[in-house]
Amino acid sequence: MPLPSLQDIIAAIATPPGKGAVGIVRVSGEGSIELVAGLWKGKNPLELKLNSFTYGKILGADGEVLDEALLLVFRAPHSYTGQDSAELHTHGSPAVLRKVLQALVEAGARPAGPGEFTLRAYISGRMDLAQAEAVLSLVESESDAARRQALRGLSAGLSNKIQALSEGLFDLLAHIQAWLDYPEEGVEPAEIRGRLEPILGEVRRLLATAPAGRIAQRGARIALVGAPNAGKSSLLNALLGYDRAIVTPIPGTTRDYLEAPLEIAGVPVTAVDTAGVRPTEDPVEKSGVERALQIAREADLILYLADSSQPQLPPPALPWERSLKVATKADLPAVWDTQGFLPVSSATGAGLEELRRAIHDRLLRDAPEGEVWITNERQAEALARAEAYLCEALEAPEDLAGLSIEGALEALASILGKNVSDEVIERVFRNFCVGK
Ligand SMILES: Nc1nc2c(c(=O)[nH]1)N(C=O)[C@@H](CNc1ccc(C(=O)N[C@@H](CCC(=O)O)C(=O)O)cc1)CN2
Ligand SMILES: Nc1nc2c(ncn2[C@@H]2O[C@H](COP(=O)(O)OP(=O)(O)OP(=O)(O)O)[C@@H](O)[C@H]2O)c(=O)[nH]1
Ligand SMILES: [Mg+2]
Repeated sequence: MPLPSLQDIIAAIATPPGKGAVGIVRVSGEGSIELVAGLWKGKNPLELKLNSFTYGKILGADGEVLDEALLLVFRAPHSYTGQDSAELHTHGSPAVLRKVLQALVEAGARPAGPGEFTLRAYISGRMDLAQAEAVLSLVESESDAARRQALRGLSAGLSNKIQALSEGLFDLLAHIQAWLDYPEEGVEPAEIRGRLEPILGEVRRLLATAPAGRIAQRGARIALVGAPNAGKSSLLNALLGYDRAIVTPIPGTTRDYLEAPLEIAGVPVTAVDTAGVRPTEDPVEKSGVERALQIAREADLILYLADSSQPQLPPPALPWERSLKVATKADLPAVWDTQGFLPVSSATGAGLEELRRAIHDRLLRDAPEGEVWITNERQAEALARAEAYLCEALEAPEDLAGLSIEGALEALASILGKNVSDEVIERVFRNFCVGK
């Protein structure tokens, strides 16, 4: 399917469904201001000072007043889409918004598709594809970490980085070409490797931020695992700040798993409290234990809890590289060496802040705070492709390295939306909401 036409005037409700203090209907396209002028009673929109609000009334086709509203007018190219655009700020009632959209459509606008305003901004060259994706990430950001990264992407943080890497590769290509054409004058072949390696290193560092980017955007699953009575449910409650899970002194209290959403140091997290792991013949408890181990295997991070006030049985087999070890009940005297464990007391709250920090640092381990991260699957795939090409270039004989470098350049360019198929573009914008 071809991308939608830029010629039509598109219209959409830009505010979320439901009631609100104010609702916004936006229109964009050549002739959109004239179209709105036909429905506007007040100062002539065509004579308005740019980017200023005016108060007036919106009229339906038969002259009926639909609402009192504010009108905001943008002139091409100084608008979000780069085209003539207008916004009607109405009372935030679904009935008003529907009626205003209907009046605009009756006057000649077409209902916009998902993300079509941002698509226009992309096509008109006001932003590249990575920035458009950052708009989507920003709208969807539910945590502070995600918000910060999306904003960085929107202001071309990632785009500039990709651009810099590409320039390094273009430069290298030119040198290789010079060497092929004038072997006595061009760079030494040995220099190619020396120049490729740092670029490959940069690509790898950026690629390594992808898991953190995904976690900042989508959140992480953290499993609380340990022997019965280790204090898993108590720790869940302490992290939440309210009593979500049942706590008793009887080992085996939690029989099934229990999920609770929370935010840890700016990262959205689903914490999963599980049944205590121990050898058992009880069929109900056995299922609970199996489930606990399954949840641990699938989690982004495991908190392995061990009661520091009680002698411990050997721990179960867990993916320790994805685990943090926690020594619970730190308010009681320890009866074993808790070195390598984070001491925490759910009873007093001691160690909780350190635990939150440790969870945050572990989840975002490969993503330095002040830098850009990869925040979606499409970007990660393209970067992985660039990495593979660069490895290939390092292995190839000098006269063939250029081909692999070109492959890497193409992969990098696709992150910015250069030379990508309409299908790729469509897939990106399909995830947007209507009105964005
Ligand atoms: N009401 C409203 N709020 C909004 C938006 C919007 O479109 N409407 N935005 C988006 O959905 C975001 C703001 N982004 C925007 C980006 C550029 C322009 C714009 O008109 N730029 C022109 C003029 C700039 C200027 O006057 O300095 C330009 O860049 O040329 C508008 C909004 C968030 N809040
Ligand atoms: N002194 C002290 N007691 C604690 C602490 N945390 C938990 N306990 C006690 O330890 C017992 C077990 O706590 P739970 O949180 O139910 O332990 P659990 O790991 O969820 O146990 P199961 O659900 O049976 O696997 C309860 O009596 C808690 O009050 C702590 O930090 N200090
Ligand atoms: Mg429990």
